Formats: sequence, C-alpha cells, structure tokens
Amino acid sequence: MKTVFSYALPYKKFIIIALLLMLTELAVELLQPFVIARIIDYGIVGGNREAIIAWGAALMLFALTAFLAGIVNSFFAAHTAQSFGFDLREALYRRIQSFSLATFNKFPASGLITRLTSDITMVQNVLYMSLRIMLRAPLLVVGSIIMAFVINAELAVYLVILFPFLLIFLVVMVRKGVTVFARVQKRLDKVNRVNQENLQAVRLIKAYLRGKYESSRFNEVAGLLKTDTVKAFRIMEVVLPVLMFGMNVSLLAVIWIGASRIETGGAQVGELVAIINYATRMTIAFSMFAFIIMAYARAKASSARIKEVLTEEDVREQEAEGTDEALHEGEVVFDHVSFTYPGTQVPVLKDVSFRIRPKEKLAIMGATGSGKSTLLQLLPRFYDVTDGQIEIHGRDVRDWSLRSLRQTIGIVPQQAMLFTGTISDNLSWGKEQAAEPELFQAAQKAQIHETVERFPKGYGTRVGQKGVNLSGGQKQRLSIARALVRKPSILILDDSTSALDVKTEAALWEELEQEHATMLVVTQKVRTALKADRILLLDDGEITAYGTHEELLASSELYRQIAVSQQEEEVNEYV
Ligand SMILES: Nc1ncnc2c1ncn2[C@@H]1O[C@H](COP(=O)(O)OP(=O)(O)OP(=O)(O)O)[C@@H](O)[C@H]1O
Repeated sequence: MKTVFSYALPYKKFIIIALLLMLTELAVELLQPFVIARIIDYGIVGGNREAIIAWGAALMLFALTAFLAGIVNSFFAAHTAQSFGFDLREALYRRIQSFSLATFNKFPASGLITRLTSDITMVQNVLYMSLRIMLRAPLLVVGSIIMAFVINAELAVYLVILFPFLLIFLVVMVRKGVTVFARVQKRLDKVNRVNQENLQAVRLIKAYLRGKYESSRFNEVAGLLKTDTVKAFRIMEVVLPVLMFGMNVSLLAVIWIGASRIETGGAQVGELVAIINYATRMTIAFSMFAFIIMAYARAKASSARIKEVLTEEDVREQEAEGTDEALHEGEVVFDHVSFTYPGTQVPVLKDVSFRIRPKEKLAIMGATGSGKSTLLQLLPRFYDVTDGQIEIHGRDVRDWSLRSLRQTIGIVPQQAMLFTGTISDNLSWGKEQAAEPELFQAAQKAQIHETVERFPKGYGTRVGQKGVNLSGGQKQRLSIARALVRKPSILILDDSTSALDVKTEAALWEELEQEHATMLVVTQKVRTALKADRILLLDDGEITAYGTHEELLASSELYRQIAVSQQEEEVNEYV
C-alpha cells in the first residue's frame, strides 16, 4: 500500500527542481558571511579597495540569485503541494465511496470529513514547507557549522558545544507533539460530529427548546479541543525559547573567546564577524524548528489518520468480479437466510426463506425493529448474508457483479433524500442519459408530475439541501419517481409511501401495479399490503406468516389483530 506521501511521486520533477532551487538559496545564504569576512579582512582591515568592489559585486550577485531562486522555488513548491493535496483528496474520496456499508460504519462520518478537509490540509502544508523551509532549516544549521569550522575551527567548537543537548531536547518535544496533536485531531472530529448533528436537527432543537442544552454540549467538546490544542501549543512554545537560549549562550561564548583570540592574533575580526553571522543564521533556523516541529507533529498524526482509511481492508474489494450481464427477470429467492450485523452478536434475521416470481409484488410487514429494512438491504448486497443465500434470476447475489446487481434494483429508502439541484437533476440522478419524456412519465406514475408542473419553474425548480423546500410526501414521491426512471427489474420500497394521503397512495399503487417489476414493499398499512400478491409477516427476524391477505387472515392471529385494529382506526377516523 502506498504511503500518504507517495501521492507526491508524480510530481517528482517539480520536487527536484524546487529542492535544487532551495539548495541554491541555501548555498548563497551560507556563502554570504564568508564573503563579508573577506570584505572586512582583505578590504577594510587590509585597505584594499578592489577587494571591496570585487567581493561586494559577488555579494550583490548572490543576493539576486537567492531572490530569484526563492521566488521560483515558492512557485514549484505551491504547485506540487496543491496538486498532491488534490490527488490525495480524490483518492481518499474514491476509497470512501468504494467502502461497503459495514466498513463505512466503522468510521464516523465526522471523522471522514475531518480527514478529507483538515487532515489533508495538514499534510499538504507540510509538503509545501518541506520544499520551502523544512529541509532548509536543518541544512542551514549543518552548513553553518561546517562553514564556521572552515573559517575558524577553535571558535566553531564553542558554537556547537551545546548542540547534543539541544538535539535530544528537540527529539523529545517532537515525540510529545505527535501524541498531543493526534488527540487534537480526534477532538476536532468530535466537534465536527456535534456540529453536524446540531445543524441537521436545527428544527428539532428549536421545537424542543433544546438550544441551551445543545450549546452546552457543543461547548463541552469545543472546550476539550481548546484544552488539548493549548497543551499542544504549550509544548511547542517551550521549544523556541529553549533553543534560542542555548544558541545565545553559545554566541556569548564565541564573542568572549573570539575577542581574546583577536587580541592574541589567534583570530581575525572578519572571522569573528562571520562566525557571529553564522550563529545568527543558526538561531533563525532554530526558531523555524519550533514552527516546523509543530507542523510535522500535526502532519504525522494526520497522515496516520488518512492512511487508516486508505489501507482499510474493505470486505468488498471484488467489486469488478462476478457475472456482468443485465438481469431482466427479477425472480428473488431467500433460501434459509440468517443475518447478524458486523460487530454485533444477535441475529437480526433468522432462517428466512421465501420466493417471489418475476413481476410479483411482496408486502413485508412487521413491528418496528423486526428486520424489514435489514431484509431489503441484503438484496443489493449492502451487507452479505451470514448464513443461507439470496438468489436473483437463479443465481446467488454474490455471483453477480455489483454493477449488474445494483443496476437491476431500484431502491426508495425509508427517508427520502434529495440532492441540491433541480427536480430534473434529482430524477435523472440514477440514469444520467434519461430523456425528458422518461422523467415526466416516471413523475406521472409517482403522482408528482402535476405538482411539479404547478411550480413556477416546473422541473427546473431547485430543491435545497436535502430538498427542504418540499413537503415530506412530495419528497417521497420524487424519490419513487427517481427509482422508476431507471426501469428496474426489482423495485424496493422501504415504507416509502407513509406520508401520502389515501387517495394519492391508491393512484400510485394503480400505476405501480402496471410496472413490469418484481416489488418488495415494506409497509405498516394493511390497506397497502392488500395490493400485493403476497404478504410476509416478520416478527423478531423470523417469518411468522406468509401468503395472501385471505390466507393470512385465516392462518395468522397476529395479522388478524393488525388488520382488525387498522380497520377500527379507519372507521374511527370518520366517526
Ligand atoms: N447498522 C446496524 N448495525 C447493527 N444493528 C442494526 C443496524 N441497523 C439496524 N440494526 C438492528 O437491527 C434490527 C432490525 O432493524 P431494521 O431497521 O431492519 O428494522 P425494521 O423492521 O425495518 O424497523 P422499522 O420499521 O422501525 O424501520 C433492530 O434491532 C436494529 O437495532
């Protein structure tokens, strides 16, 4: 598996150019004090005008070179870092999209959002800094030491005397930083999660007057984020003063010893000035360290989090495998199917067996939590059965490619979900090449065409995030129309007509009865189940009754009770 930074490899040419330019900048920077020493010792102290002009010109040329190299380096560094971030974000997004639901459920959505945004930004920034300053700072330190030794080895020794201690100190701080910043990113996940929940449930919060409670819940997680971030920054804040102190002590020693050596002829003024200059540059490089360590610690934590998703062993990698052909006949067979959700112990479906012939309609009823939605989710293989098998068109669903399996199934989920865009966009979402008449026809069948036509912009009407400007029933009907546009061989409706009035629902069923699709319909209403060829009654994951309405009335006490109670309710409505 690729590491996170291997996504930068396609830009290795740019990286090499940026690094070469950075080295140019570095070389110039290291040569400058050397040249200044020459100007002082040969030019000023030695009274040589030509030397001053010649070395002065060299100094100007170096400055110009450093300036140009810096600008071009910035350009390549920015281009590389941004392209790397884009590629990594795309790879991560594709990876998340390819997850099976079981794998998807392992990561909280807020954690995935943080990875796609803040975590990627962190590693992107670190790549940029690596190409600009991250390598330059340590190289500047090493280069300055070498140059100081070249100029005057005796004075240079005093410059590096505290070095081992400073290095050990740095390593300890980086380690601490990585741990604390990993925690900061986790806290950020939590803040995002609470934020997301609050924004989604804003109406509920207002209706239940829970604003204060939710604010305090948010404050609590935001407070923890603040505490850990402060802790992380505190670690980093110690780094700079300690490094500066160490460097200043060394500098003082150099000046002290240097002054006495000049008196005894052991050193020249220019040499001392150059070494002081190198020491100053080293101090600046060290001050960059604090910044770099912080970025590195955060990026390390972030890249581990990104890698966690990129290397996640998905249970369904074999996407492309299996027979890839159109499944026209929607015969469905459940053969002794049992199912337990991954990571749980209790089976949700137990030994479920039934057969639906092509074009037949099956209504699934049962108390809440009895496993109706779960049963439907096994068909498109959102999850795989734990025991037994499900066959479509005479073949185990696991032997079809996911593509052909899912293309043949139209799903209308329990909660209607619309995307930001026009009504047309939403209808053609499952079949991009659908022509307008196909959309109209599907909308007519779903009993929403006339409503849409009455909107001033008709099918061009924009629906907001999650379609907030539509009623629940309108959203449900658009959701049904979206599934119908695909002309599926198998149509799954998961309690998707609950918000419709009796008349509209009846008209919808008349249309659906004409559809050449095998249908599995979860419903709570006997009135709806009556339209099906057969009814399946689930109780705690087991089939307790299966047959036509009349058969169930005769054979199932539970079904009879449901039918009688609903009949009474409907009669009472009119009393
Ligand atoms: N992702 C999941 N992980 C673990 N358990 C789950 C998951 N989804 C549902 N369950 C459990 O499986 C059982 C059946 O849930 P399911 O949603 O299939 O019921 P249902 O009959 O469709 O209910 P409802 O009519 O309320 O929608 C419930 O006990 C539920 O807690």
